[in-house]
Amino acid sequence: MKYINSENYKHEHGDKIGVLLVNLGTPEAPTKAAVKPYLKQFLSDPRVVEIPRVIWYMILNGIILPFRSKRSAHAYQQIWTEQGSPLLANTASLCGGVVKRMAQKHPNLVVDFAMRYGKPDMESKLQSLLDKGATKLIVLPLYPQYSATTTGSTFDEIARLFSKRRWFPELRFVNQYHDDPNYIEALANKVKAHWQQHGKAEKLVLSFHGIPKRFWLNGDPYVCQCFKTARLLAEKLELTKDEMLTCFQSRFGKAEWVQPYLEGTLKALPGKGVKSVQVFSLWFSVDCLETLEEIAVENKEYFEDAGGERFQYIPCLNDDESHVDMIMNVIERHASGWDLADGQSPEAHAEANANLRQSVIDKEEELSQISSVTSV
Ligand SMILES: C=CC1=C(C)c2cc3[nH]c(cc4nc(cc5[nH]c(cc1n2)c(C)c5CCC(=O)O)C(CCC(=O)O)=C4C)c(C)c3C=C
Ligand SMILES: [Fe+2]
Ligand SMILES: [Fe+2]
Repeated sequence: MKYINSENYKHEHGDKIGVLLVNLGTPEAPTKAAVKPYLKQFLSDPRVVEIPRVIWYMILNGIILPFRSKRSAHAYQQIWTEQGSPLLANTASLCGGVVKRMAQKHPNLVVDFAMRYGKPDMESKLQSLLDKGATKLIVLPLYPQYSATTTGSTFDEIARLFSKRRWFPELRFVNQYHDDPNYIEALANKVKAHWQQHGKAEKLVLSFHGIPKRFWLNGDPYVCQCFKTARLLAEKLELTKDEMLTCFQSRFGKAEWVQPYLEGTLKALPGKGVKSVQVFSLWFSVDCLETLEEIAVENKEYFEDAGGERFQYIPCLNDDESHVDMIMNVIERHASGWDLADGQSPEAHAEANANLRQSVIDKEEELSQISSVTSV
């Protein structure tokens, strides 16, 4: 069979709005055996690595996976929690906040989350939203800045999943929210709350996940959107140019990535007389390996080893109320023109249709009686 059919298909269907929050994904355990398939799926994505497939698969399987899986597993062990991977636990908690608030405000919306790589996967969560009666779908990748490597890849997967189905829901896809005033406000609140507790450092270092420089030069808007987010935040916080820096982290492989690198910057700052920094990881919705281990452990060490005296990490927005508010607002905006308040369950819809059918039958009988009377 070519297409996935709708099982127990009924013409009467619900008209719920499904919302799928999509995040990157993470391994199921902090072990080499669990990290390897995760890295394999992630790094096999042609949106993430653009090297010709045959050459890349030889490098990936022969060199990267055996070595990187071990190294990454060790890094994951440093940050693993009782709830599992921080990325998964924090995403679940953020989604829980949205679900709770949506249930009170817009009962016609059904919200869930999925991961682009690993579990819970997008296919099963899409099916689950359809089973709940969603005929419209908002996909919200949890990346404020668009990149082909992240947002683009999420779209590819949605398109692949839809291409397998006979009937797919009406789609709205959130491309980015890097300059959304509510996002900037939430970021500013986070920094201000940190300052209230700890005071200011000499520099606020805004850190973004990097991408290969070639992707930027080939038209990926990610870097421009990062700089715009940084500028809007600096304006909101009334920071001067001397008080902040924008850097890119998490370089992977030998090619040049977008600069300045966070690592090099933190190693150089103490030599230039800067002894205290606050590093804010504003590129991602929730804390994960790349913030909790790479910034808060690894990069802290680089700074202190180079003579830095005070290193503070400002966490991601995670499940902060202002983050939930912001996500709710993005969803409401993208649901514009759709019925947010008054959707029917599949059962109510079926009953309404049955009533309608009965009234049509009644009408037909009435008409046939009239016509038999008039024809007499
Ligand atoms: C070529 C490789 C990579 C590109 C391009 C890339 C872009 C990119 N990644 C994120 C967000 C995250 N990446 C995370 C982990 C991670 N990223 C890469 C490689 C590339 N990322 C690897 C190999 C890994 C795995 C960990 C490691 O071995 O270092 C994570 C954290 C996942 C977790 O489980 O916590 C996030 C989040 C963005 C936003 C991005 C482009 C803009
Ligand atoms: Fe990393
Ligand atoms: Fe990454």
